[in-house]
Amino acid sequence: MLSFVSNSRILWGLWHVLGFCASRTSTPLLLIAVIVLVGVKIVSTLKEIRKLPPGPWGPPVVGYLPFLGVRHKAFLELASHYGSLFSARLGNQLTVVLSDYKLIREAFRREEFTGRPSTPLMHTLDGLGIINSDGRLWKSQRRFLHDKLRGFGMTYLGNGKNVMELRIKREVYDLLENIKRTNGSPIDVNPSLALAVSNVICGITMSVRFVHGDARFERLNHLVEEGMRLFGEVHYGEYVPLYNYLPGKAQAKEKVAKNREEMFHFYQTLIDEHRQSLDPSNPRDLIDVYLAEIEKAKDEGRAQDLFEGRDHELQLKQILGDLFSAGMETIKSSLLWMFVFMIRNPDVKRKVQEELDSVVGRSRLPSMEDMSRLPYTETTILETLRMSSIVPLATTHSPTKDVHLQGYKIPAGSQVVPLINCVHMDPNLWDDPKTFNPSRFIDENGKIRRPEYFMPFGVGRRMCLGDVLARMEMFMFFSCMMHQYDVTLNEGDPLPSLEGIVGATIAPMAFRVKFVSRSSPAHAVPAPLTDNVHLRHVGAH
Ligand code: HEM
Repeated sequence: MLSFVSNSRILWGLWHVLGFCASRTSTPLLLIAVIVLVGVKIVSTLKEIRKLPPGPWGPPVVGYLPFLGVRHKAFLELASHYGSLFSARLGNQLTVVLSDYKLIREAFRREEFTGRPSTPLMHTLDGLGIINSDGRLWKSQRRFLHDKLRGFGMTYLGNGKNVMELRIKREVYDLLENIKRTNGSPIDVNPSLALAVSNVICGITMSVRFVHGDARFERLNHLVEEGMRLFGEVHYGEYVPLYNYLPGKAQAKEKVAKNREEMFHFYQTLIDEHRQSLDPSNPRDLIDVYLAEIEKAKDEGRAQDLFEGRDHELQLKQILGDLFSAGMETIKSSLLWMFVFMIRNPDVKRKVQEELDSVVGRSRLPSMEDMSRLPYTETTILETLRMSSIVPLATTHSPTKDVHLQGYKIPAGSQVVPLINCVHMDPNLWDDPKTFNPSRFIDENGKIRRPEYFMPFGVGRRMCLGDVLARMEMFMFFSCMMHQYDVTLNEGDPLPSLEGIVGATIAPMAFRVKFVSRSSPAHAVPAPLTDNVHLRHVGAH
């Protein structure tokens, strides 16, 4: 069988013959040579295509891109047609979609699948940070962050988890206070959740805590949201680079870069402030940890090697941006979905509240220690993650070299995505998957079971770095809100839709609900915590 390389050699040889003939013979011979050349090229291309997973065809240049629509839904449909491993050319990128959970696990535990694709947006981000980096930088940063974030309490073990619980509790109590002020009138809870959840991640990373109506918080949020919208606008350019030259697209790309600059300016101010009061032996947050690491590398004469020779502060700023965007939107969307499902499934809501009342009682709020004794509450969160699959395609992986899966070739540089929404709604894996049923996660002994085909945080080497924090936050926010309030629909309003909005995550469409107090005045929400967690209020001045 001819390889691609040997085919190229034949083409090269033919080209020379062609030149020779053209100079000596007549036009028909030239024509024959051209036809042979084209024929060889077509055969070699078809041979290469036959090695790829099956999939739909599309016209040259754009491929299947114009027929795609909403990606995770379109992929679901294509998977039902082409099977659990298919490929589609989208513009100049080959996309490979995996929808069998065993296959996803098999692929993503392999080192070769830890790469990121090379696209125009990736170039804007310059391969920095944690989400978009790969190779040695990613490996060292992942290890570093894993270790340091555990130190800040992103762990179920030891004293660390108490520090994290305290941090989360502070935001939960503040949120409950904010909701109390609504006096049970219908609200869009999205902005209050955004503030509370942002404060958790910004506290860990930068010791920053925003207050309500904070202009800098609103600006930061605006930049993230606009970034997502603009990303949607220039998305086609990721596949068809010429698209970026259409009217308006170049400006949108420029705006993405400008917004990033503005966010980086915000982070730079905080980094400069931190540097002035840095005590390397007593880091207050992630900025301190990074600054201490940079200082240490300088002292040891290995500053040039640190972060694989990349600009130290740029890397730190991208890390702050990555953790803010990964740690905020995901938790907020998941909590919003929980309320959507509670409104749509009042029986489940009642059971959660009964469990909370019988295990926690009415005289105090739930805490992390209660988690293991609240299986129904916990599995309601799991069932929400299953049904909403808020990150249905995870983050795009890209093989660092040609690999083979199920006998098919997955070329280096192609885009590989797991179809998590397909796994989570597979009727061969889940009984009646469209029904919201938390009990499916409870075994016959009343213990929680997480089947290996439940993968909201992805799997393998690039699995979510914040899953422990996410589970703590979701449990604390959800259990405390359900304990204190009955979430109900305003009379006459339609049920919140199950149709999600596709952005950074799949978020529910905006909805308004009432949070009606369940507590008697004697069991009012405790006053906000005074704790020893170092935090600085931003924007209130
Ligand atoms: C309900 C909440 C969350 C969900 C459902 C979620 C889901 C995911 C998924 C599916 C991935 C991609 C995995 C892959 O590509 O194979 C991911 C990556 C990531 N997540 Fe989360 N996540 C959540 C919360 C968080 C939080 C709170 C943080 C912040 C600490 C975080 C930080 C990250 C990071 C840094 C990555 C990239 C890891 C890497 O590239 O090596 N996530 N997450």
